[in-house]
Amino acid sequence: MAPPGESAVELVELVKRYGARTAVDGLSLRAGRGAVTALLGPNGAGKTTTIEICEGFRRADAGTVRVLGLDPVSDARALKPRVGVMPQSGGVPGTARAGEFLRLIASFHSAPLDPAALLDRLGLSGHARTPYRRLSGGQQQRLSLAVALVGRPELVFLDEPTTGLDPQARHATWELIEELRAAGVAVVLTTHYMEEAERLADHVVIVDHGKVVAQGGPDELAGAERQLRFRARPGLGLEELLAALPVGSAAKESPAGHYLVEGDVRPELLATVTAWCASHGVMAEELRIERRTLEDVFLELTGRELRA
Ligand SMILES: Nc1ncnc2c1ncn2[C@@H]1O[C@H](COP(=O)(O)OP(=O)(O)OP(=O)(O)O)[C@@H](O)[C@H]1O
Repeated sequence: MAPPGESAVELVELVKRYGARTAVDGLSLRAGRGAVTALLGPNGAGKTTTIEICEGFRRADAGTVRVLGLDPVSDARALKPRVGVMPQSGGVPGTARAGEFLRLIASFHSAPLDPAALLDRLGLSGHARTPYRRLSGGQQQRLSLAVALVGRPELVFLDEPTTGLDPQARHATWELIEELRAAGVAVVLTTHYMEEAERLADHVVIVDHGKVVAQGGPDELAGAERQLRFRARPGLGLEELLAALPVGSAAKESPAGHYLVEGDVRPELLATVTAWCASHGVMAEELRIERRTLEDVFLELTGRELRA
């Protein structure tokens, strides 16, 4: 499904190689204004490379890139004041004091946000005089986010904005991102937190091996399928349970004592499972019917093996 809104970013058949390695392999996507687009993918899938091409930090080997209708390399000067960038790490000199640096970046923009208010919003007021390298990892992340936002950009690229943040800072970041969307800003972010994508994203793009393997709204990707889960003593005879269920159902125990039944989850199936449990003296605890999550879909599409 196409993402909502007018395009802020359009990539068509993007290719990027590092020597013999193809990091981005014919990737096409669109990110809308006033929408949050989340790029998901295993380590090394090509997300950062794609974002860095959009930011004009790298050149694509093939394909087309339009950012706010412009070319990120040849139109870099025109784009700079309109686009906010939060890199995966760094972006701020180690000796720069948080408050001074944010005021300096604000001074490059015609109608910036108030740097002091932004620092306060991100819980950094008490660290305004602290050099960047002395900030904790999470505080450095928050300052990078402030730097990306202080110029009131039309489009922001946030590479793993909440990695390593404590729950308070993560929630504060989510609220800021939601406000940006409401103000019509296009937000393109990467994340490894599926619940973050589920909560924030209007459009999710799952990337693997440099290609888009699925895209759509989070609910749309998760689909309408339901699954039934319960806990009980380990080692139940699942073949026997399966025989009682409609053809096409699946049942598995993973990990021990945690049961999952998939298939056409209707009232009849629920009744069959509970009747089977009753006839076997099994107390099905925490029995619940759930939709598949984005994490289920992600693992199905990209597999469970670790990435190099
Ligand atoms: N400067 C570089 N030189 C050579 N190879 C690179 C370079 N940058 C990235 N790569 C390789 O390109 C591939 C894609 O990397 P990229 O950083 O875009 O992935 P990613 O999806 O952002 O991963 P992660 O989730 O770990 O941040 C990886 O195999 C990586 O090793």
